Amino acid sequence: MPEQCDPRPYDALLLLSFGGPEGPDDVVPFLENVTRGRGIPRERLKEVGQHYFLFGGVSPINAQNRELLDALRKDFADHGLDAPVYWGNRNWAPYLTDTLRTMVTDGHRRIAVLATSAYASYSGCRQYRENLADALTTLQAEGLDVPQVDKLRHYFNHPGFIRPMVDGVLASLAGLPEEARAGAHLAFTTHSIPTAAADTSGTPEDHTDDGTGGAYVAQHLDVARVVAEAVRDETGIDHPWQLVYQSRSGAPHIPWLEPDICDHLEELHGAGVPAVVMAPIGFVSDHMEVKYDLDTEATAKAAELGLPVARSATVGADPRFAAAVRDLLLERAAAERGTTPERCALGALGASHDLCPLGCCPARAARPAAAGADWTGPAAPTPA
Ligand SMILES: CC1=C(CCC(=O)O)c2cc3nc(cc4[nH]c(cc5[nH]c(cc1n2)c(C)c5CCC(=O)O)c(CCC(=O)O)c4C)C(CCC(=O)O)=C3C
Ligand SMILES: [Fe+2]
Repeated sequence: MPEQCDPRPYDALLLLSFGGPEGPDDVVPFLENVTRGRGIPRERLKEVGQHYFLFGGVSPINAQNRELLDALRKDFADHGLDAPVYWGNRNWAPYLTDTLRTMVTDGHRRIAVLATSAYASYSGCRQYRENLADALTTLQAEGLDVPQVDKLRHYFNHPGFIRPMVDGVLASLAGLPEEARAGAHLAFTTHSIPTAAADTSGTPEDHTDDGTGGAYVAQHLDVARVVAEAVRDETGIDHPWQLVYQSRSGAPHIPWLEPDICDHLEELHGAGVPAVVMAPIGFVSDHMEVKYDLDTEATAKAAELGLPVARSATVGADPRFAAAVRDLLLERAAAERGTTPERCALGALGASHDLCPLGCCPARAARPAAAGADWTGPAAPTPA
């Protein structure tokens, strides 16, 4: 087997995602799963439930993950990479614990995990690690031989994640009215999170204490800049850009990252900007946060203002993203075998760490989290 296609020590890949409802009856129990113990106001939950009901109670996220699974399996098969790909979710079927149980009974002992979340933050990283810890603990209690699970590094700056987004922005620009195109602004969007969570995102060295947003904001700013520069190189036009936020939740008195995309559109319109491309760089697929918060709410806001907007595509099941996942798996496998792999990363930040160090993206209330330096539960990583 050629060196670049050797997945050892890994024997399988787990695609770990958020999950979403697949019909009207799923919506409320899904929202209960997502928000258990999180202090989300009832009003907000009712409102978000309506977003799902507007789409027949079906989140697009599961179909998108099935497509990504197909793309990964095809990419692995085409490249002679012998590692089966499984799929499990945090908040809806197929549930992570059930998938991991299947993986164990299928004989897998060393599992690489790809989360459908590209950036550092409690919500995008440690929360997934906490769910892995819970699942491993459950399987151990069932008397199963618990596998070692390793989470693949953050891929926000991997070219296979960035290049499809550059193409998406170029396509959106091309679709704007011609007279508005040259003056269009790029609004890069991501999920708002509490400023306190943003400031403590990433490793302790990344943390900030002044609301500037830690690794979460720094990583998004770096991606936004790389995408904007690539678009400029392609079009010859230096479109002004800004990182803005969407999908704010939580209680109103708790500060979250701002400005919101809708306020931003209003401000740009007031300043005479002729058009805006909304580029959801914070997300891996066109799931509900994209379909509702951008395609429905922000697009209606823009129509009300008379501001032409276009929303650019997320990576979804793009074959370049599937190839990036293969690259991340092989890179980590090589590192685990003790060699020094080449690590693809665009921008100024470099490749992210393999193993989350102590104090990375802390939770408000500490809970066990697997696949990191602080995991001491079943099948904890052997210290290097
Ligand atoms: C950073 C981040 C990502 C990106 C990283 C990643 O992808 O993981 C993300 C993704 C997603 N968020 C999603 C859905 C929801 N998120 C919620 C609530 C929250 N998200 C938060 C953050 C994030 N969320 C936070 C800080 C909360 C507050 C509650 C808490 O502290 O946990 C709520 C509760 C209702 C509400 O308040 O909005 C829902 C329904 C879906 C599925 C969409 C679909 O169904 O297609 C996806 C992919
Ligand atoms: Fe969310």
